[in-house]
Amino acid sequence: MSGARRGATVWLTGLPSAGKSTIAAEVAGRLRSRGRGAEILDGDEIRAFLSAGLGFGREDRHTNVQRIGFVAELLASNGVLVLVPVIAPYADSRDAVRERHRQEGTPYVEVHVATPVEVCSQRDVKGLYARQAAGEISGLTGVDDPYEEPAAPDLRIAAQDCSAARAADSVLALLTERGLL
Ligand SMILES: Nc1ncnc2c1ncn2[C@@H]1O[C@H](COP(=O)(O)OS(=O)(=O)O)[C@@H](OP(=O)(O)O)[C@H]1O
Ligand SMILES: Nc1ncnc2c1ncn2[C@@H]1O[C@H](COP(=O)(O)OP(=O)(O)O)[C@@H](O)[C@H]1O
Repeated sequence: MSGARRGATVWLTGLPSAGKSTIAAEVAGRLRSRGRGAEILDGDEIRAFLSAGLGFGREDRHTNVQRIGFVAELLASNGVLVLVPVIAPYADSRDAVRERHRQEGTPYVEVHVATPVEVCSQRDVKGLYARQAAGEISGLTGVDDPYEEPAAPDLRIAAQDCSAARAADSVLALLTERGLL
């Protein structure tokens, strides 16, 4: 093990029910069991506190993502490995977060959890796809609201074809390769 540990932000972007939170929890659990702390900035928790009152329109989603990016960079620049399972549907929002990290010299890794919408809507962990189909909600990412797929993520996981454990393996392998663990 080397001296001072480098922090990093690992942003897991993807559709609702893609597997972002599950993979983040799996990665964090493995890191903790190795004695390497990790923090998860959970989207729902952030929306209950830091981003309370924000909705799901383009501007509010952008604001939400910038706030999370700000906190993640702050933690990562102080040695924390930060996992961010947040949809972040707009490329320019994600690019702004990456740029903030670049300016500060803080490592940033973008992981696209690329589960197709057909699989996500079958999983429907929170019942949102069913509610959208029933006309109870609108503006659901990937259905009747945009999701701009990352053109060049650091890692793309086809999370419909593998277990969460295998998906976590690929994240950990990338972090090791980048010298972040
Ligand atoms: N209209 C609509 N579109 C997308 N998601 C919705 C919506 N309404 C509520 N939710 C739930 O809120 C979670 C998304 O919050 P995020 O902060 O990750 O989204 S964003 O980055 O600001 O777009 C998201 O969590 P995950 O399912 O874990 O991705 C949803 O459960
Ligand atoms: N390879 C995989 N990676 C992550 N989750 C998976 C995978 N395969 C199946 N799942 C399941 O898919 C669901 C994903 O839910 P969740 O992680 O809450 O999604 P999100 O945070 O993207 O909304 C969970 O029930 C999880 O067990």
